[in-house]
Amino acid sequence: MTIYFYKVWQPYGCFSNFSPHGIHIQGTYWPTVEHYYQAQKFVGSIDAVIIPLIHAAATPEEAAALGRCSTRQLRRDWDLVKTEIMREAVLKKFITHIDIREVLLKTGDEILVENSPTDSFWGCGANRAGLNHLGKTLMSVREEIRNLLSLTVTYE
Ligand SMILES: Nc1c(N[C@@H]2O[C@H](COP(=O)(O)O)[C@@H](O)[C@H]2O)[nH]c(=O)[nH]c1=O
Repeated sequence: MTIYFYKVWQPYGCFSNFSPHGIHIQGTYWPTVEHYYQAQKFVGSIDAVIIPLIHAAATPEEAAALGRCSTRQLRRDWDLVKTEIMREAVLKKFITHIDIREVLLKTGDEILVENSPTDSFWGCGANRAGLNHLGKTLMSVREEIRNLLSLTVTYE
């Protein structure tokens, strides 16, 4: 059965990038995956001054609003790198936090879908036919963690 998730307070809310699970990446702590993802949009761009503001945002909603500001210039390679950046952050999140890693692993081989009515790239969009890249990322991370855990057991 397909598992739909979206808002943090709904079922499987820990799969949302807005969930309060911090990550350390390259020596910096980010309060949520969303903070990290939004900040990466500006690495190397003339608007990189916004990165510390996104980092310090009080909520992921605020971080997203800063990152979505249409008058700022995104890094030129953003469309090429964004899915890999997201994957790195989501993998880090589920490696760091054991409780939600268990929730992810317990979904087995179910299809995971970000049920965003407004986003047909990361989510499935209003018609549920969108690309669902966040769901695909989570399924790929689930597989990678499963493989990592089976290696650990084998060599223990
Ligand atoms: N969960 C969730 C959202 N979805 C998230 O928004 C991000 C995409 O942002 P952008 O690339 O700037 O359009 C990505 O992390 C996606 O999972 N958006 C929201 O406004 N509220 C929410 O609760």
